[in-house]
Amino acid sequence: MPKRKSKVNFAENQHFFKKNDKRYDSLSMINLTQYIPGIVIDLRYAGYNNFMHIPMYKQHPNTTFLRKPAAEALKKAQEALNQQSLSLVIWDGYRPYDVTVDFWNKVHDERYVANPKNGSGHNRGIAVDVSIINLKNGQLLNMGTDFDNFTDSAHANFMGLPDSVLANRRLLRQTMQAFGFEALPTEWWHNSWPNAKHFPILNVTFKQLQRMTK
Ligand SMILES: C[C@@H](N)C(=O)N[C@H](C)C(=O)O
Ligand SMILES: [Zn+2]
Repeated sequence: MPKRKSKVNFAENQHFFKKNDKRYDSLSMINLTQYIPGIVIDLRYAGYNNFMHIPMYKQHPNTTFLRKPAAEALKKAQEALNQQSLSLVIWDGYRPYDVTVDFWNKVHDERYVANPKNGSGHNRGIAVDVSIINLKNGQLLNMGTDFDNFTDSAHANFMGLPDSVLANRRLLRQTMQAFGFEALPTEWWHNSWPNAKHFPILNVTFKQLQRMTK
C-alpha cells in the first residue's frame, strides 16, 4: 500500500478479493480487458499524454478495473455500440486515491478534479472516462475537445459546437445512461455508477489489484 498523502476517513477494505463470499460480490474489481472483448483501452495516466504530463500510474498498466456492477453495465454499453461498428475507448477507470491527491494539488477545482476530502468515483472503482471510436476507420468520434480539457467547452450544456459533435456527445451520454451510468455535467467523458458510498475508496496499486483479482 503506498503511503497516503492526505487524511481521509477511509473505509478500509480488501473485500473485493473475497470472491466466494456473496455479500462482497458487488465489490469485486473486474479487469476490463479480460471481461469486455475488444474494448479499446488507452490509459492516459499510464503515459505522458495527460494534464500532469508525467505517468501517474508508475507501473504503466495496460488495463484497468471497475467494480462488478459498473463493469457489467459497461459491457452492455460496449455491445450496443458494437452493433453500430463503434467501440468504447477507456481513458481511465480505477484510480488510486493518492493520484487524486496529486491531481488536486495541481487543479484545485471541484468541477474538474475530485476533492480528496470526498475521494473520487475513480478511487471507488465506479467511474470511467470514456469516448467512442469508429471501428471501420479506427478514428475517435469528434467530441469537440480532448480528454481533461477543463473548460466550459467540455460541459454537457455547451452548445457552441457543430451539430455532428453534439450528436456524438449525445450518443455517448445516452448509451452510458441507458445502462445506468450518470454523466458529470462538466466533463463529457466522465461517467459514474450511482450510490458511490456503497463502494469504499481504495488506494491499492495496479500490481496489487492484478494479484488480488487473479
Ligand atoms: C481528472 C478527471 N479525469 C476526472 O476524473 N475528474 C473527476 C471529477 C474526478 O476526479 O473524479
Ligand atoms: Zn473521470
